[in-house]
Amino acid sequence: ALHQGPTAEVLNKDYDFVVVGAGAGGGVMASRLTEDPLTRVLLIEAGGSDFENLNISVPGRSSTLPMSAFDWNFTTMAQPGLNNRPVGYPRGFVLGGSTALNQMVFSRGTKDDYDRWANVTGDDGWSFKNLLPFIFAVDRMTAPVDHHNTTGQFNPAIHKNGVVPISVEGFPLEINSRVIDTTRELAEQFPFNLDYNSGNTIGFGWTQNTIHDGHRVTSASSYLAQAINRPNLDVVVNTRVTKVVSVGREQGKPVFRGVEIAQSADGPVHSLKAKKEVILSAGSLKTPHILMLSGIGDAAHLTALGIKPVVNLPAVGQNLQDHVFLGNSWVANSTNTLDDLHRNSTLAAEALALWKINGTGPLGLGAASQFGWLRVPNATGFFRSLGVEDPSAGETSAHFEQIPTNAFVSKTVPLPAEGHFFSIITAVVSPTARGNVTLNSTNPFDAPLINPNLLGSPVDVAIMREAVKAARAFVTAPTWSDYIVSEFGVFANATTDDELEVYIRKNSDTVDHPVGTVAMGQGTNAPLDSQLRVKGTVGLRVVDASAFPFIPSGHTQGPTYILAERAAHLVRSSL
Ligand SMILES: Cc1cc2nc3c(=O)[nH]c(=O)nc-3n(C[C@H](O)[C@H](O)[C@H](O)COP(=O)(O)OP(=O)(O)OC[C@H]3O[C@@H](n4cnc5c(N)ncnc54)[C@H](O)[C@@H]3O)c2cc1C
Repeated sequence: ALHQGPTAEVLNKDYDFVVVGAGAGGGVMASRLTEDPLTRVLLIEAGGSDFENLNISVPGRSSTLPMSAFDWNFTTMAQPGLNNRPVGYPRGFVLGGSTALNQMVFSRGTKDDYDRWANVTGDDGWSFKNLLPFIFAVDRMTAPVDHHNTTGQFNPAIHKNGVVPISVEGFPLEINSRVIDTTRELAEQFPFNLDYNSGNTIGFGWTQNTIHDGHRVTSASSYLAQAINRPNLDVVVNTRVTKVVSVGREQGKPVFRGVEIAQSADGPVHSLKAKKEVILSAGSLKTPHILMLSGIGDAAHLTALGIKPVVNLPAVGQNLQDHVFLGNSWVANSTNTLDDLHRNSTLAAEALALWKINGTGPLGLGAASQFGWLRVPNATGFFRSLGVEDPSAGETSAHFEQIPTNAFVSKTVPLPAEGHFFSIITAVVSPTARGNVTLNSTNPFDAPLINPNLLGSPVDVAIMREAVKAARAFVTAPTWSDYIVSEFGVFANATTDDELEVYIRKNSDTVDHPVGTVAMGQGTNAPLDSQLRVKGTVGLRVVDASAFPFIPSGHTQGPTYILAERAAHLVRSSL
């Protein structure tokens, strides 16, 4: 049942598992663990339960969500790689977590991404081949809302009957055929890829989105919805876990089967226990925050803040990895772009009215209809010349991503008052920079210090430069000759490598994919073992994007769902 706060019923019940956070990881755990009617689960979510709010459900309104009541409203520290600019760092604060806030792109990650996880953890269960049952358990391909013929837009053979309905975009855009033409006209540089969810992302193809019948799909509307009425699941919202607490010792280790919860900094604090495990799924920023507040982290850092270290795990909060975002725009010879939808309230109201009838029209669209994933040419030599080994996981993993969009896109320059635009978002997806999350204070209601270290390495700037050059090459295909008018704004003046670096540092931002802050692996650099248990503790596991040892070269909600599917299997097998 759903509880709007910590009711007497919840405080007095016995639970086998307490799951902290109802995002991608927590939604899967609560749902899969309660499939066994004898397993009692409490899921605690800091945000509210309004996951069917119009701004969440309408894919085309996703830009209203960052810095809204559904967002934790974090800001990063000044980013040296971005000329010391801090950037907004949205994270979902509602049932569904960041799956309720994200841009809905669904990508699984590549064979090499997962095989690298298997390698660094020494656990073959994380290899792509062995994860396949869990990969297939996540998504289910459904018809796009306009029911167009999708032949040639994905490979039906590699999508099974998973929990999360996905679809290709259901509203045709003028640029779509030109993008596909480009894969023929410049096939060598921009090959067509029928289905980037095959384990090999390289090439251009049609995006698959967590959109069903024109509505956003979240972990709340998929995994949780199928479990919420089970008598063995309670979900408490508007309630934060402020720390995990040790309730005794086993095998010489502290047993973290307790949590403290509160609804405000000065409100009452309640304690709860799990009979079997506490599972942290609070996401890459809050999971390390909770651990450190609980005395689990770098002993010196904790002591400096007056927190008594219980388990010295110096890597908690370290290894933060993220993808870097840059919007590059051209003036388009068209009046049929999506720009006016963001300028003209009458058009927006008409589009909303259309969406409300049956989810169709431009507001049923996610971020992009097509995209591509590419490797830097001659990667080995390119990276050696920069003094590093190729940072990608292997040949199936890209160094950068390109997202063609038929509108103006920038996180630093506002939408111009007039004009029509074509953009290619370029993103560094195999970054070398590493950041961290540290404590700002001992108050659990204060945000931690967040440093994703975006473009914190010259290698990542070099990858972004290659991505921008490739974007320029993309529009030289003959199909664009009557469509592209000119490069827009400062982009047009960035031609030499030095000018490009200035342009990149001034305009880059985050793709909102922080991961890796409580990574699994071997040795002292990894706080989790390969079964996602916090080392040096009993009864405490982490199941969210914090656990990734390396960031996948695709978007991160798919890999979080996949990781959680295997985690649920590991937990159930251990009972
Ligand atoms: C703006 C944006 C766009 C994105 N675009 C995409 C995209 O297009 N495709 C893609 O694949 N990925 C995208 N992502 C990333 C993706 O959504 C995340 O990687 C994924 O949701 C991570 O899952 P998680 O379980 O680790 O954390 P989350 O989904 O963030 O869930 C964590 C949950 O824990 C709760 N919580 C935190 N602290 C506490 C506490 N102390 N007590 C109780 N509850 C707590 C939070 O409120 C939240 O509900 C985007 C993310 C954002 C923010």
